[in-house]
Parts: sequence; C-alpha cells; structure tokens
Amino acid sequence: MGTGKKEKSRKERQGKTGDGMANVRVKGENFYRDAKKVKKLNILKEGKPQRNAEGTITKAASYQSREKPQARVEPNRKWFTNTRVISQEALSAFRGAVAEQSSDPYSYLLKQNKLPMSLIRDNNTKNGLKQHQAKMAIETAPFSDTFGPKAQRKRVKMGVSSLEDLAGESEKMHDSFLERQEQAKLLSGKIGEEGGEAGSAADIIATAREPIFSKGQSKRIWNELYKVIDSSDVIIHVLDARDPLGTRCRSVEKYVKEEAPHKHLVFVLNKCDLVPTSVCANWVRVLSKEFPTLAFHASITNSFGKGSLINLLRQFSSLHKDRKQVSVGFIGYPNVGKSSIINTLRAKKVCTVAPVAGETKVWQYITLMKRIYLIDCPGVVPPNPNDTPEEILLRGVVRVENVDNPEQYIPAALAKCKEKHIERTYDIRGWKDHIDFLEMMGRRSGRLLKGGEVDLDGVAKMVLNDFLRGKIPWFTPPPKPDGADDGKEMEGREGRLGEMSRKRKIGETESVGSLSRDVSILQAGGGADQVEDDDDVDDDDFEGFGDDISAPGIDDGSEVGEDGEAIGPDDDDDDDQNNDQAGNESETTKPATVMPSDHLVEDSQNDGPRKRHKQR
Ligand SMILES: Nc1nc2c(ncn2[C@@H]2O[C@H](COP(=O)(O)OP(=O)(O)OP(=O)(O)O)[C@@H](O)[C@H]2O)c(=O)[nH]1
Repeated sequence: MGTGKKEKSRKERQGKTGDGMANVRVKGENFYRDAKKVKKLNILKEGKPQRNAEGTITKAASYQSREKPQARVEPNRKWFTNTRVISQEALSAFRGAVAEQSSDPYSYLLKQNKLPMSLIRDNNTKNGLKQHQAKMAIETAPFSDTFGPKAQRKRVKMGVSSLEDLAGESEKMHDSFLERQEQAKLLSGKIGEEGGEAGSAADIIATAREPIFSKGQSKRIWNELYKVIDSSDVIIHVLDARDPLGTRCRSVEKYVKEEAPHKHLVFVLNKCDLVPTSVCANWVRVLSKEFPTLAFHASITNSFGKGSLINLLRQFSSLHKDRKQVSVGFIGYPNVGKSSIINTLRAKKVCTVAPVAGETKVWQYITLMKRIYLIDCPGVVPPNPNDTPEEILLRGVVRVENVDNPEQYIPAALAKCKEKHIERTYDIRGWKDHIDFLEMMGRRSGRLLKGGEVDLDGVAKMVLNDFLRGKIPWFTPPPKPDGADDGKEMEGREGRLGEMSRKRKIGETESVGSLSRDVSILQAGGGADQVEDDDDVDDDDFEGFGDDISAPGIDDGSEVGEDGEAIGPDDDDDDDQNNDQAGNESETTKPATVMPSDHLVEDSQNDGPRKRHKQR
C-alpha cells in the first residue's frame, strides 16, 4: 500500500493529474498486486491441508478443493435496457408503412441495418426456408449415410454400362417412338396424312435445335455475369425498346431480388429511337411498376436520356456516400446496346460496339467519374426451353450469318412488321409468300446465283440483318393499361409509327420541346396524362426510319451539351453539390427515398425548358 506522497507521485508520473480522471485505479486491496500474485499469496495465507497421523490429507486446503464453486452471474439491470415492447397494432402499422416503402421501385430505405427488418420480412422467407430445409436434410440424412464407405444413398440407375449401350438404347427409344406414332395415326384414322399431334411430334424430332441457338448461355458467360453482379452496387438491365419483354432476363432479376436485395436494379429501355414515342412511354410506364425505368437512345453525338441516367447514377453515388466508389454494372441480352450506352455516357468510344451479338467477350471496368465506375458485361441469354429458334434469332441473340437456312425465319420476321413498311423500305409489293418475297427482293437487288437463280440464303440474311439493325421498323406493342380508352392509347403495330419521323422533321429548332418529352417519358410511371401524344400524325412519314442513329432524331442537344462538360474523370463539382443535397436528406431519422423522376423534373424545371415549351 502506498502513502499519500507515493500515490501523488505515481499519478504525476503517469500524467493523470486533475479530478474526475478515467482509468485511475482506486487505491484499496490488491492495488499493487495482480491476480496471479494474489492467488499465490492466498495459498500461503490460507494455510496448508490438514493431515492425520499417517500423513493422508483429511481436509484439503482451499486451493486444493475439488468442490465446484458456485459460479453465478450476477443479474444486471443493463440486460433489460434497450428493450421495448410495442403493441400488435403498432407493429402491424410499422410493418405496413415500411413494406409500402420497400415495395416502391422508386424509393430506397436508408440505413436498413438499423431498422428491425426481420420484423418486416415474414419468417417463411426463402433464406429461412433454405436453412430449415438444410437442417432437415442433415437431420434426416447425416453425412455418413450420404457419403463415405457406409453410404446408404441410392445410386442413379443408368440402365446402361457403356456408351455403345447408351447409343443402342436411344435408337431403341426412337424406334418405339415411331411405332407409337404409327399407332396413333392408325387409331385416329389419319394414315398417310401430315400434321396432327403425331405429325407435330415427328417435326420436333426432325428439327432439333441448332447449337448456335444456345449462344449466351455458356458457363463462361454466366460466370462473367455473376462477377459483374457481385461487383456492382447498381445493376442496369438494358432492354431493347422494340421487344422489352423478350429481352428481359427474369431469372437474373429474381436472383438479384432474392440474393442481393441491397443492390439497385434499374431498367434502361435502349434503342428508343426505333419505336414511336407513345409506345416507348407506355413501356416505361409498364416497366416502372417493377423497377425504375429510363428510356435511352445510345449515340455519342445524338443521344437521348443521357442526362437523366447520369443524374440517376449521381443520386446513387450520393446515397452511398460512405463508399469509396459506386460500381454500375450493365447487363442484358446480347446486342441490346450495353457497350453503346457506356460509350454514350463517356461521350467517346471506350468499348467496342458491333451490330452483331457477342462482341463483348469479358467484363471491363470504365471510369465515368471519380466515384462512379461502369462495368460492361457480355450479353447473357437465360435458357428457356419454351423459346423457339425464331424468337431467339429475332431478338438478335445469334449472328445471322451462322444460322442454317435463314429463309425459314423470314415468315416470323415478316409477321412482326407491317406490310406497308416493308413495301416502303424495299420498294416491292404483292408477294404471295416468304419465298416469293425473297425472290422479288433478290431480283431487285441483283443477288443472283450462277444460273440466274436468286440467292435465297443471302437475301434472307440481308433481310434479317435489316430487321435486327432497325432498317425495317417494328416493335412489340405494350400491354393495354387498365381503363385505357380503347384504340386511343394503344394502337399496337397498326398505330402511329410515324411519330418519330415527325419529330425528326421538327429537328433542332424543337429540341426544347423534345427535352420536356424526355421528362414526360421518364415520368410515364406516374400517369398517362404526362405522355404527350401526337394524335394527328399518320404513318406516311416513315422514310429512313432505320438511319436513326445518325439522323437528328429525338434530339436532346441541350442536355448533351450540359453533360458533355459534366462527364469525365475530373468532374466533381456537380457531384459534390448533389452529395451535399442528398447528405442532408440521409441525416433524417425517417427512411429517405430516392425519386429519380422527381429529381429530373425539378432539374428540368429549374432550367426552364418545360415552362418555355408550355408557353409556346
Ligand atoms: N438505333 C439504335 N441502335 C443502337 C442503339 N444502341 C446500340 N445500337 C446498335 O446496336 C448494336 C449493338 O450494340 P452494342 O453496344 O455492341 O451491344 P452490346 O449489348 O454491348 O452487345 P454485346 O457485346 O453482344 O453484349 C450496334 O450496332 C449499335 O450501333 C440505339 O440506341 N439506337
């Protein structure tokens, strides 16, 4: 034990002068001794064990005792703090409010790990289910029963022991199938007739799918996709505006929703220059019910929607202020324009672009701003046994030059287009069937073989390429919204394909008007009244629809100019401003939301183009 003087000098030595200091050991028992020393002293102090005359221990010393000491944890009030009990009503109200927020595709719950999300999610979530199933599997079939020398799991019965047997087996199966087919014909009394169920089954055998139609489904491509998804905070799913549902990868969406719900998924409807504005707006409206959707036209010189997309990315970057950078992955079917969008955002050619599928082979990182990185991904095609080869080909997934007998896909392509647009594109009319059409086309364009016969293959490939590259106009009409005026909003393929050309006629002088149209397209999720339709336009102004990439189509020149300055690795000023703005937002205790469309509308209104347009 120290004296007052000793203690004072110790405090001074350790620099712990002044009152109310933390970490000062209070003087008392064991002040200068540690636990080990105290134990040793106790052994000495508490005496030795008691022994009898023979020297055997009759009473053990306390340190030798084999009795278990009573070890109880002293109850502490702290255990019971921070515990709240709320009523069932309050809980269900809270659940409802949060579920509403989290189901809205345009809002994002901040600081989710500070909210009791497990209360909101039902207990029977996938993960819970999986865990339960895994537990059950372990309980019912332990490791030793499944693997190892005492395994009891049944082996798969192959029925054959070698490859030759397997080949023989499949031949037998084929023979029996043919027999059954004959029987079916006999029973139905259709001997010698083509068609019917048995006939169609035979067709299926005859037309096994070419391996080329499995492009974009290889393990390598899917590995690339998962690499991109894993490294991205924001996933941009690029869709072709002409066939948005056909180019949707639902399995990937499901994967992201279930396995990585913290990542933001956004749809970008690219190639919107190839479809009429009303169709594009309606698709945006339909798709934004599920995920935020933007309309886009990728072009370095003449883009559409670039400002909106950059604004959205900035919002995401300010949302994740705590991160060093935000990565944005571009995924989607091959040839939908992922690389083109990246080039448009960077305003220069940073990724290779080609009008054929599978140009991007591996993922690549591109810097957009200091804190925003873009990742290009090779195109992926979710395998779907119900997809026919025609559908796959007409989505632009395979290279037309690699398919056998391309003329077999012409009827499907012609069915997607309107006859008068084909007539106008190729200046031919009055064909009876697709072969007749190809022959007329071949003679007109001089694609003949040696004997003067038309090169059907070559012409078919040309037509298919024109179809895919936007030379022949076509689009998939969006579903009718509930309660829409019949025949007014959605006129399908018969409708107003001429809208685009009218805008092209309007040209640069009307660029302000088309900017406000951007906003209305982006807002289309909000209501039909915001979509400006050109009711008075007819189909006649359709020439040169396919040249849209270079034509002064839907021009948002003012926007491009603005962003042209804004993009670049050093661009930070605007970014910071946005950060500040969103920073304040995220300080609030209640869940904050991101409203891309609102933000965009505000921006455009500040700039004034919308007002000006209205005044005119
Ligand atoms: N008309 C039009 N064509 C576009 C647009 N965006 C891209 N394209 C064209 O579509 C073709 C394919 O573009 P890419 O950027 O290579 O497509 P991708 O998705 O990267 O393709 P993969 O590399 O196969 O994954 C190119 O010929 C582009 O010029 C657009 O907005 N409008």
